Amino acid sequence: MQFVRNSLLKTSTFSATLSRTFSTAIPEIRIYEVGPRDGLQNESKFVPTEIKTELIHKLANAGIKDIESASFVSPKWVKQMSDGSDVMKSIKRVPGVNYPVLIPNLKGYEAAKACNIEEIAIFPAGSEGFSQKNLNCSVEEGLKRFKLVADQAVKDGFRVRGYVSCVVGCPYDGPISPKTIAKITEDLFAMGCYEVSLGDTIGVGTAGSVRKLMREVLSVTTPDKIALHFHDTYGQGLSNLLAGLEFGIRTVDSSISGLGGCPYARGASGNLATEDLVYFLYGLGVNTNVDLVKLIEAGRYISNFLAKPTESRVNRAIGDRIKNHEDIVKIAACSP
Ligand SMILES: CC(C)(COP(=O)([O-])OP(=O)([O-])OC[C@H]1O[C@@H](n2cnc3c(N)ncnc32)[C@H](O)[C@@H]1OP(=O)([O-])[O-])[C@@H](O)C(=O)NCCC(=O)NCCSC(=O)C[C@@](C)(O)CC(=O)[O-]
Repeated sequence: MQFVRNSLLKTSTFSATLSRTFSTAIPEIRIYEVGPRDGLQNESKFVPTEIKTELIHKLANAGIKDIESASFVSPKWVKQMSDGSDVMKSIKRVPGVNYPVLIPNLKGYEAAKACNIEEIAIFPAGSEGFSQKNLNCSVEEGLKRFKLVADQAVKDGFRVRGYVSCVVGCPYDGPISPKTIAKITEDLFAMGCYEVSLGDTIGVGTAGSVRKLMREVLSVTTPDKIALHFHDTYGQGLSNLLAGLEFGIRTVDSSISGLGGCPYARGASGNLATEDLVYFLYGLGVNTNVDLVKLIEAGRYISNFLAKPTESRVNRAIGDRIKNHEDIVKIAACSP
């Protein structure tokens, strides 16, 4: 990787800016994969447990270290995720890989606890409209419920991650104030979350709105505790991410093949595709330790099963042409 870093640092003003921002060495970025959960929850055709499990295995085999694998929400609300227990019990765990699950309430928490979990994620909304549609309660009531879950999980020794959804805009309430999001972020840290992921659930954010959000949120916490979760509805995922990286954010959520969307967020499309993210990071000389060829294969596996084209531009562009990971890295970095 050193030759990639060197050539980038010499030739690119863009990288020079990032290098200044990162001050010393270009750091690693933590990729938090949400495909098996956020990606699949929106699929209308039920995906069998063994396909979900195999996808998780392929992602781990590609080098992804954080894979959100299931949710324990009400099956009356999201039937696709109703086999969360079976998924968690079927995974052949790879040492060093984290398999968090999404939890809406104590009932879901108790079910997840029986499945050898280490980390849970709770997910209050940043807007009243979305909270009502997604959780059937107000933002305040949602925070109270999630506090009960977080208190118990912390007591039981699990890591707790927080999400805030609709951090830029809500499909029901319109634009959301960054101050509101900063306040909910603070609430989540007060509950014991080790990290808060800011979700642009309907993908309306731009580099400009992300900068405003970062300024506000980073007045209540530090960049190492924030993750960014962009849906790519308006094609702004990577530029939004770059805006976040400039503020020192080092954890990024993405979804294999660009799958995703929330059944309760009108107009939400898939997340930033993991293949596109990894290619982008290699282009910046940022080490991800992810094998892009294996990742592309994982994306094709799930797209083929769903019988739909991949949403990842990189997956589409590279396809079967290139079999060697280092060759893709060279293309990303424009090196001979
Ligand atoms: C929160 C509730 C449960 C409230 O839903 P409710 O209907 O108000 O809850 P309830 O307590 O009245 O329960 C209704 C029924 O569901 C059962 N139930 C209740 N809870 C559970 C559970 N955990 N596991 C299994 N069953 C459960 C409960 O037992 C009952 O069954 P019945 O008595 O009628 O037979 C519901 O609204 C819900 O499940 N919402 C989740 C919706 C969801 O999964 N959305 C997608 C994830 S969020 C997202 O994608 C955004 C994010 C995080 O990715 C960030 C971003 O993209 O920006």
